[in-house]
Amino acid sequence: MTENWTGRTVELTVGAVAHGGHCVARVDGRVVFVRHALPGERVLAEVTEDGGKSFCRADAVRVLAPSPDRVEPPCPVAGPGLCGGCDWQHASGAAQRALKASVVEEQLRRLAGLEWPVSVEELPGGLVRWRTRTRFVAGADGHAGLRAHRSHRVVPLTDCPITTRGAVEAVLPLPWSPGDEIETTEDADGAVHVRRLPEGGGPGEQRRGGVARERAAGRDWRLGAHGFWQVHPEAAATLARVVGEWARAEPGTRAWDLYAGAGLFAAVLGEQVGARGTVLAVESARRAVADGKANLAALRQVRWHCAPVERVLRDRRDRPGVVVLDPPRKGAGRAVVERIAGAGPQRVVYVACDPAALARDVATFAGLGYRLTRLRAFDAFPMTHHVECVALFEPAASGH
Ligand SMILES: C[S@@+](CC[C@H](N)C(=O)[O-])C[C@H]1O[C@@H](n2cnc3c(N)ncnc32)[C@H](O)[C@@H]1O
Repeated sequence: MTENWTGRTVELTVGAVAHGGHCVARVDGRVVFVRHALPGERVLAEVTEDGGKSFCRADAVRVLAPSPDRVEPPCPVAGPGLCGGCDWQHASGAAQRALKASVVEEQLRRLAGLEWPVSVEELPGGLVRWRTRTRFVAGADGHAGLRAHRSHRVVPLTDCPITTRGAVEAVLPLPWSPGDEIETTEDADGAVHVRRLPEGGGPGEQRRGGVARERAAGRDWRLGAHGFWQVHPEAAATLARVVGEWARAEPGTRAWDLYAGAGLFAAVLGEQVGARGTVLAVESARRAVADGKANLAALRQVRWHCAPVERVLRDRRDRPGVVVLDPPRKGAGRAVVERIAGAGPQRVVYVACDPAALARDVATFAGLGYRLTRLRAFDAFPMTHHVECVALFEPAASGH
């Protein structure tokens, strides 16, 4: 039996960053995933979880030899045992992007066997006050707060520097009930929408919900304030631009937009295929489909299917020229990738918020004759380890 290390303080040298944002270190033959540290640093770390022989988790509690990339975190509740949301705010912006790039590269190498140099591009707007959609939670005393890392404990909110000021100000003074989940959205017009979800889910209560207005892909959108939309104000327009450039759906052809949300990419594809083409937009959330139908009513070539992608693709025999997909964090998975490759598109544009899921799907596409031909990565989530990628796949035989 190995000794349980929980609560023990160890001195270690921090190694490379891993998927999930932790840095990897080795102590006495055991792997330790360290938070609040940067590669190359010498730190004292407190073990927060002993996962048995295979690994431990630890928080750096004292930095003995800091990295030149280390900066003072702007958040009043950053640090071990506190809010777990912004795990990289102790790194400069350039260092955060370099760390994200190395994670994407490592996942592609490990899971898809690809050596692919990645650079992560900055979006306009800086490192703070960018987040337009945030979920807070009320503590036992009724104050709004944020959840501590891997815990139900609530860290009381004094500020959340990544969230828009309007959303923080809307949440701070309200008297909440303990356990309330509070969702905020600040839209492109600066209107702040707040929704309270009773503990344990339920239908929720609109405090000041309603319609959010956004602008992307050359149009104005009216959306349910708490449905899916990119949380960085520049992300939707940036992703729509890259998707459009790479999709290049030809007039009069057929395209698929899978995991379509309210139809951000269906709008782009609809413009490209024109009135004589067809875009199949597949989305399982009813509210998103209703928003999509309303926003894209003038694009009659966009046909909506409100159902899981897996189910819709099982019965399809059509052959789209272009497929765009933007799955949730777990990726598309083998069955969906097989259906897409089996439909024989000339181009597949894949928008991904998880590099490991993307890399697994890259490997599946490769086995089915579709190779990765382009990849861009964006820092759509500054201060956190998250990164948004757009990948282009083309048939291996297409000679690129
Ligand atoms: C990352 S969002 C992308 C939305 C949209 N492309 C956009 O950029 O606004 C993923 C979407 O997939 C939907 N979704 C999740 N699982 C699904 C499934 N199995 N079938 C269809 N849609 C699904 C979610 O409701 C969500 O709207």
